[in-house]
Amino acid sequence: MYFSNTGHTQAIAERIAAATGSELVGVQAKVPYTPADLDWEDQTSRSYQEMHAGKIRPAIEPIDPKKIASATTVFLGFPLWWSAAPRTIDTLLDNVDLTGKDVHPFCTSGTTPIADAITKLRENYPDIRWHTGRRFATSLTRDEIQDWATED
Ligand SMILES: Cc1cc2nc3c(=O)[nH]c(=O)nc-3n(C[C@H](O)[C@H](O)[C@H](O)COP(=O)(O)O)c2cc1C
Repeated sequence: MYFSNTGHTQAIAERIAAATGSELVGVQAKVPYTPADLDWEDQTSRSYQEMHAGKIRPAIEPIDPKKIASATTVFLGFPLWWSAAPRTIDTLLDNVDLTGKDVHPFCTSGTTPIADAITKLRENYPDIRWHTGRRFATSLTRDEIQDWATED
């Protein structure tokens, strides 16, 4: 499962799905993010406002619960926004029950590592069996994916 606006995380998610034989499920915001929404230098932009306010949960398109119910392992991908998972991921985790499932978080980012984002996800969603996450470069190979997907 992945959230992606400019295609980086989607490209990695597609490779993870192919390497692990997983179904690909995209998380779509009900109101898509425009380039202006994604301007991190503009403190009035939608992304800035969402990430710097309190408990904001942007609406997402519904996800068929049947797609998730039978899964025991979920690879959950997102871009880092201000070192964190975007709020759409919180909306997803509030609406789709991943309790007891093995969830492998992954991200893409300019430079920031994933650690702080995972710390927050673990704090906010303690019933999920979080595995070691990973930040991926877009040059990722199939062997690297398979090593990560099976290592813990
Ligand atoms: C609003 C916003 C905030 C971002 N914040 C960070 C950040 O804190 N650290 C970082 O390394 N990259 C940051 N980036 C870069 C994205 O994480 C990076 O471009 C990512 O690969 C985008 O993924 P996508 O193409 O799947 O949407 C930010 C990008 C946006 C749009």
